[in-house]
Amino acid sequence: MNVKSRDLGELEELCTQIRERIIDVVSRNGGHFSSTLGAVELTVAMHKVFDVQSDPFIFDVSHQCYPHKLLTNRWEEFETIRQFGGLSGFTKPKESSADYFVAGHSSTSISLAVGAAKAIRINDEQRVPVVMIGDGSMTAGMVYEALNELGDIKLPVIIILNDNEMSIAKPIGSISKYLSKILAGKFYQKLRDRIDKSIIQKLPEGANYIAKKIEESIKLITPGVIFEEMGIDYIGPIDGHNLEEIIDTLQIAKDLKKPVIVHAKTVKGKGYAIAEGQNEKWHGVGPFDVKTGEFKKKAGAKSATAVYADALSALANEHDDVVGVTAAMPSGTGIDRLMKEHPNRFWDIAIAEQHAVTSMAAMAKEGFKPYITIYSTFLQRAFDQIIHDVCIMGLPVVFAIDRAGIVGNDGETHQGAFDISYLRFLPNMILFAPRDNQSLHQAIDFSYTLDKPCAIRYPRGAFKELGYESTPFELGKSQLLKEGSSNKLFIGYGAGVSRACETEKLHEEDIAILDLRFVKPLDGKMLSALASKYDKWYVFSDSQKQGGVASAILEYVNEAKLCVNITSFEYEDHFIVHGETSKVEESLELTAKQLVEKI
Ligand SMILES: Cc1ncc(C[n+]2csc(CCOP(=O)(O)OP(=O)(O)O)c2C)c(N)n1
Ligand SMILES: CC(=O)[C@@H](O)[C@H](O)COP(=O)(O)O
Ligand SMILES: [Mg+2]
Repeated sequence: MNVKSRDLGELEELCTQIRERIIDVVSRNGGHFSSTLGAVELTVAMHKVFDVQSDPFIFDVSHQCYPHKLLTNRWEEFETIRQFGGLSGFTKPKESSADYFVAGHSSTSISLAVGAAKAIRINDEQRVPVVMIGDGSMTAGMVYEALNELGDIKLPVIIILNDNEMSIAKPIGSISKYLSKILAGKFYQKLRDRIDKSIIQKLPEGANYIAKKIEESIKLITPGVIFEEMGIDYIGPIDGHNLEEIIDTLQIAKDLKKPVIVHAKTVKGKGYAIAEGQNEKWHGVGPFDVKTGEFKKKAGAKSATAVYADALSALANEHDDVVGVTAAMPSGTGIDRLMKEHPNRFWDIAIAEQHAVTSMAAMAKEGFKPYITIYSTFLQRAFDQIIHDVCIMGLPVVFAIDRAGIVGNDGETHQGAFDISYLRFLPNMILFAPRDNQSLHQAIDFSYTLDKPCAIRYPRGAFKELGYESTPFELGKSQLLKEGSSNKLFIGYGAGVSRACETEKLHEEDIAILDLRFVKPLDGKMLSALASKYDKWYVFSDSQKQGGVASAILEYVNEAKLCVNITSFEYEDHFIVHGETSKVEESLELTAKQLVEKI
């Protein structure tokens, strides 16, 4: 779509059409809704001022990239967004050359821009990286690592700070307070009004920049100080829904040929009144009725997240030393409930997984029992902190790993595939998993008794109830759910147990089923005993095959010199695409019916 040749009126009309398209499609497919609606004018202005064919367009997290997709030859295909086989909900270079990088995890954008800017300088090109980053994403450490270098090397990079005063939930911490509180000051507002009216209107060229220079004399009360002190020019705040103002400002910023932050104030959900403002439930949505705003999906079985929150709440009520954090996912992890019940012991610490782990390590050292509740995919970011600050110290921290396994429509950046592989080889770490709601409660109770680090994983959505009574957890002990008359043994781990049970039901033979429970330490005694009865073992777990559950069993079988044949039904060595979970699992040949055929 040619944005560059359109005039302001046409571009404003285009913004309306983009919003209509997003509202229509997301109301049917679901998706990241309010972030993307709030970024329409900013995105159109980016496309007007910069050249998407050559300038790296870098979207942080990229959940706000829908307008960009619509502007880059994906208007019709947008119909398929987040569906299996359709467009990704995030930027993806394999999908379009207009998408500079894969994104999904936050706060990587400025580092990407710094790298791109260095390459551009070495190659002596005129291209300019342009970043869009939200206020929530400005809370992660990576951003400041990147700004630190950028302010020093001063290469041209334009950073659009899309400030809607929201992360997924309420933004946490001093940075967000800093960005918004100072602006609210009456003196500042008055001064800005005066600058806007009396100066900007009279000075046609570079007006905003000149206004900004005047603002330097009142630097101490503008939110630009922090960036300016880091060596990065700051322009703003501007109205992130006023297309003319954004285009003018971006043009000025671009002409400066320096690193510049353009601070734009936007409204999350802009253009769909029901979602507008600080309204967390419209961040990521399922299908909804456009007229009423009512969500179409009726509440189903209780999610594992909700069961975890029940269990942790009971534990925290009983024990005063139980504390915990979420890293900017309070409702997604169920920690919002704990934050209400125990505001002095549970915190949202913003998008800061590394800080979450290290700060909780210190709390463990101080005698508390921390529960760090983070999605499998986001915990990847704190890998070194898990090793360096928790495992080497052998501290009794509990990692509650939500969204383990396939997460569905978010796709490859968000799949919870790797946690077993990246935690299993760490000395001191204990790994176990519940298979259903009852065992999740028991797992949480058991975790409290451990004096070492441990990690518990559970899936997105609800467990399937299996009809087997769960026995309390004991360190390194599995639970044999049934014996079988064939030579086969199904070994399940976590939600993999229900897949094993479903497969067994469909299979014509009577097959033994073991709930492994602990992938570390393994129940060697049980495995050795079962090897004498069953010699064909099948492993079911929603995890990466490399370094995963079957891999752990193989290591034991080899050491114990057991004579069994092992087949793993874990994920193969590739990244897993997006789409409805059942369709993705079918594509991986992991449905019970497909597994019976394979066996
Ligand atoms: C490392 C990491 N942690 C957590 C998340 C989950 N997450 C996705 S978007 C988001 C909020 C981002 O807020 P902001 O940047 O202000 O964007 P907005 O949605 O407000 O436009 C969070 C916490 C993530 N994507 N990456
Ligand atoms: C963009 C992002 O990282 C989050 O919004 C994520 O999509 C949330 O996932 P859940 O819907 O599983 O909470
Ligand atoms: Mg925000």
